[in-house]
Amino acid sequence: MITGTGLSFSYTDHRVLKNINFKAEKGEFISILGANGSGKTTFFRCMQGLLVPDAGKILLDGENIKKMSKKEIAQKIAVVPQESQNVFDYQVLDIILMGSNPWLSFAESPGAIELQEAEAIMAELEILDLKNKSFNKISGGERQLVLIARALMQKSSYLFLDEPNSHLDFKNTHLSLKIMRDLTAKGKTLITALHDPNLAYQYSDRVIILKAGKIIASGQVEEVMTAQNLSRAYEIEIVRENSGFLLAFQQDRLFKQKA
Ligand SMILES: Nc1ncnc2c1ncn2[C@@H]1O[C@H](COP(=O)(O)OP(=O)(O)OP(=O)(O)O)[C@@H](O)[C@H]1O
Repeated sequence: MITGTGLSFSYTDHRVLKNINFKAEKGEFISILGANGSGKTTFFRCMQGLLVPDAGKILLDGENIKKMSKKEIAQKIAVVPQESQNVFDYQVLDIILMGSNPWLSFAESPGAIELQEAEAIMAELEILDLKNKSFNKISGGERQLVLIARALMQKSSYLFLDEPNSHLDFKNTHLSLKIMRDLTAKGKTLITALHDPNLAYQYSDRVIILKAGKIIASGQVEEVMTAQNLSRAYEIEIVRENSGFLLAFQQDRLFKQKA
């Protein structure tokens, strides 16, 4: 279990997270929703031990994250960041193999077993053809799939994915979220920031809605994902149709087209 209790965080004088309480149990799929700038990435960085909150405590499997080494954290938490460009021109395969680093001793390199695992993950994500390409010379969506592959390679119990589908097409969005969903059945805990409420609705067990650094709703998908909560979070009228959530003006347009 990973918990954050009473978390607050400020960038200099800008208070971004305000008294956040969070808990994720083994095998849960939790989505964090919120408007741009509401604090999702900052919250993720705190939970991964990359930013130190001004107040509050984070426990990772009962241990205070502040007292854990980077390697210990990386054995438990894998991250798919929002954006990634590498200064060095690594091959895709090398990037994916980096996921095994937390499990290797100093100066040890990934071997045949890791190579086999990396290839199996690439096959599952249908990116085997990218294996020998330069990470900096593939598309944004392909890069995102490679980072998902690296996170899977890390074999951690917790996966934090910050808008993992922001560059992905329709098929790859669902392919990767289905793989994530299947991982929860194997006991992994998934925490994603998503911009599409309909994806959160479809794939998550629980949803947390952030607004200006505060949790305004948290709980099971059905109870939290209401048109009212989403309208409040995004400050625009959202309606629920049979097919999912829509902006109210979209509903007008669809209606006119049908008439
Ligand atoms: N390094 C930084 N220094 C100062 N302020 C920052 C920094 N990073 C983010 N912020 C500010 O903190 C607030 C929260 O940003 P954050 O990236 O956590 O939001 P978010 O919900 O992930 O947004 P988005 O959906 O646009 O990715 C924003 O007002 C942002 O401008």
